[in-house]
Amino acid sequence: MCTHIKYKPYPTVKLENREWPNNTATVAPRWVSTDLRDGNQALANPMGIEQKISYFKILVEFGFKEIEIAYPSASQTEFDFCRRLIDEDLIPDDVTVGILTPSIERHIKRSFEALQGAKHINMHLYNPTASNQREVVFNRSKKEIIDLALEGVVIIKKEAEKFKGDVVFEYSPESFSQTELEFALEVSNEVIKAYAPTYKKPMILNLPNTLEASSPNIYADRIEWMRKNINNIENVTISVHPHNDRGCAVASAELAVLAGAQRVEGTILGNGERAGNVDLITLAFNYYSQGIDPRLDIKKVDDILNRVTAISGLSVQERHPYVGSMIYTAFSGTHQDAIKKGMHHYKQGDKKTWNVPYLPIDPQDIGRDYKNSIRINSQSGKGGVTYILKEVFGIDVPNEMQAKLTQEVKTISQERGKEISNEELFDIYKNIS
Ligand SMILES: CC(=O)SCCNC(=O)CCNC(=O)[C@H](O)C(C)(C)COP(=O)(O)OP(=O)(O)OC[C@H]1O[C@@H](n2cnc3c(N)ncnc32)[C@H](O)[C@@H]1OP(=O)(O)O
Ligand SMILES: CC(C)C(=O)C(=O)O
Repeated sequence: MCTHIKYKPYPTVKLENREWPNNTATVAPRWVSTDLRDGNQALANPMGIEQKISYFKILVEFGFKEIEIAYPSASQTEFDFCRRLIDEDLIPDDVTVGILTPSIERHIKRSFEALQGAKHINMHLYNPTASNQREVVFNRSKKEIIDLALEGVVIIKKEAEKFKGDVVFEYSPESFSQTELEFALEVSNEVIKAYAPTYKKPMILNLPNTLEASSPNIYADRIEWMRKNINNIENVTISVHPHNDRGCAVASAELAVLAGAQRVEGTILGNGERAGNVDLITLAFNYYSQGIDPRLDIKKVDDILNRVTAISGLSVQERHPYVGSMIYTAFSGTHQDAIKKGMHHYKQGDKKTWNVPYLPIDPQDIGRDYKNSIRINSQSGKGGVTYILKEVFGIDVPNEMQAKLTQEVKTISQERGKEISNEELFDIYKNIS
């Protein structure tokens, strides 16, 4: 049964003088949390107002400066939540709150109403542009799809003039990932022409990987191609909104940044529709582990995640990069031996550069200790066994005893089919010494 033949390969991009593979990241992009919109719309039981307020406070504490708070025209809860944040003065002056709106007049007006009184807002207009959306969902021609976007721009410009606070305009050709590049460019350039961004009034062009269907290198090609072809680029910030349908959202985001994206929209732990949005925790740590300021208070990450998961009901998978409970733990002997030697070397040195094998970052950076970096079972060797006895109990196991002790530990663990706790290890050592 050849069911794969109903799928078509993703088109590649003819990109002359491709630049992004030669670029290197030196700063982290601007982060935008869409937890309260994308993340919320993916929960079976969307958050209520009190939960959203707590979540918003956590995002602020973690260091987000741009937070998409709602789709306020979609429900009374979303609208009332916006009002609570503003009426109760819960938005710090250096935080911009954003909303998402379709290109429908009543929705745009309602969205402005939801944000009246806020100091800095981001009005995010979207309309789908891919052929399956144009032809099947909207039944409109390309010209009519452009007109739909432009109708939204005109209304937003008018409403923005009356608005008391700062308004940043963001446009997403939604389903950009399935849109022919030439058409995505045409829509985007029409929107840019209509909004006419300037140095003082810049705009954001967000190019979402709405349904991730290509490998990250192709997404990067598409971003670089758009960056090189859009008009008035000096006054347009390129943003990306990667989804994770192929499990590559983090890679897509990083390569898109190399290709010129300055801003990344995503969620904590990648919550979002289907396989989720890009996980901003992993992304931030990826920059951090390259010596780049992650622009989020990552020292607090465990506390932040405890509070976030209590609200969303999601959990942190134990192998989640950087923050899972098993990330700084090795069971296998040769890894343990290398960690033991690497830790010794690190402690003896100036401690300025982290270079311990198998540990992606120093666990202490996020408040974890070294005790769990080695755990003992039948896969462990003498390096791990002697490390625990030394670190936890201060015991230097004599060389001549190490092989026998390790063999005993392996046998017991094998027979029980279980890990050996530190206390059990101590008892085994006592029994044979
Ligand atoms: C990729 C993303 O995450 S985009 C964000 C998606 N988020 C949401 O949809 C959450 C909030 N949405 C809602 O509460 C509702 O869908 C509403 C209030 C926006 C609209 O509700 P309804 O009027 O009941 O329509 P419905 O939900 O079926 O949406 C489809 C209609 O919206 C239109 N539409 C969809 N997107 C847009 C858009 N960006 N601009 C203009 N019209 C749009 C469709 O063409 C369709 O119109 P039709 O009824 O004339 O065929
Ligand atoms: C509205 C856009 C940015 C979106 O959420 C998506 O394309 O996934």
